[in-house]
Amino acid sequence: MANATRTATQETVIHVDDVGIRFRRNRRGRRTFKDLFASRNRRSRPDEFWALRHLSVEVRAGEAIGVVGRNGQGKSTLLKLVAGVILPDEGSVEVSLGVAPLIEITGGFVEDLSVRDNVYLTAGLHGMTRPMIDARFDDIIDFAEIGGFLDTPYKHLSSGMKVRIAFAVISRLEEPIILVDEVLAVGDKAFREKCYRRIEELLADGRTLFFVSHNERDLRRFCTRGLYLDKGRLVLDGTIADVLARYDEEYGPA
Ligand SMILES: Nc1ncnc2c1ncn2[C@@H]1O[C@H](COP(=O)(O)OP(=O)(O)OP(=O)(O)O)[C@@H](O)[C@H]1O
Repeated sequence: MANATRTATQETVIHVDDVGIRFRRNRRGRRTFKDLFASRNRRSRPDEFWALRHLSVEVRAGEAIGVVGRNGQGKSTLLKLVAGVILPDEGSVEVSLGVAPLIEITGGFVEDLSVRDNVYLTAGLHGMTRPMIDARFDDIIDFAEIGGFLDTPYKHLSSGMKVRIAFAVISRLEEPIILVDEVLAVGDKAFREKCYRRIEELLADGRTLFFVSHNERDLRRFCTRGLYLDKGRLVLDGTIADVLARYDEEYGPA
């Protein structure tokens, strides 16, 4: 309740306005020369589809939002739009504060660089100075528990190790908005619990969270608000309890 009172007075930090994003099913489905001269409607190719359409959401600072839906319904795509990794084909996305995204296992890390160089690169790209990173470096590595692999190329880490270091860095950034996709599921149980405690600390610190998960318990643990996506549409924007109830009703428990 205290959280709801707090967020009600906070400024809006993410505006998603009537957004649509279109993908191609077939990468090789190129346009033909004839298509270029076809009418505008004809130009919508048969192998294209809307991964998201007519989606509008406003998010206030400090909200913790769980994104729910079956596989392939646009959850990760929504996070990528907020992260600015992809741009919408229709509508607009405005994000007024910095974003720390953990939306792919690699966390945006560079495969051929060492773990150490990746930590400096990623934190640097998010505005941290070298002395700031130096001060947090040991903490980041301790959290990830991969001290023996500092000079190993990132590509040689196991999937779980990649997620450990990516989360350790992303969660140490000072960006006010945090995006966490299902990647944490790759980590082992003990590490996941450690990550979840860190997420709770970040929320207590007033950060804004977008959390994609298929785990109902995790969604209830962090999120107050839910977005239910189905067939690329926002079917319900409500409390996490209402969203999960609707999802359960339609497709069984998350
Ligand atoms: N870069 C891309 N090019 C083509 N199609 C894409 C691209 N990214 C996503 N898609 C498609 O868009 C749809 C939505 O994908 P998205 O990853 O957002 O789903 P999701 O709800 O996160 O699914 P999951 O629960 O399986 O992670 C899917 O049909 C997917 O195949």
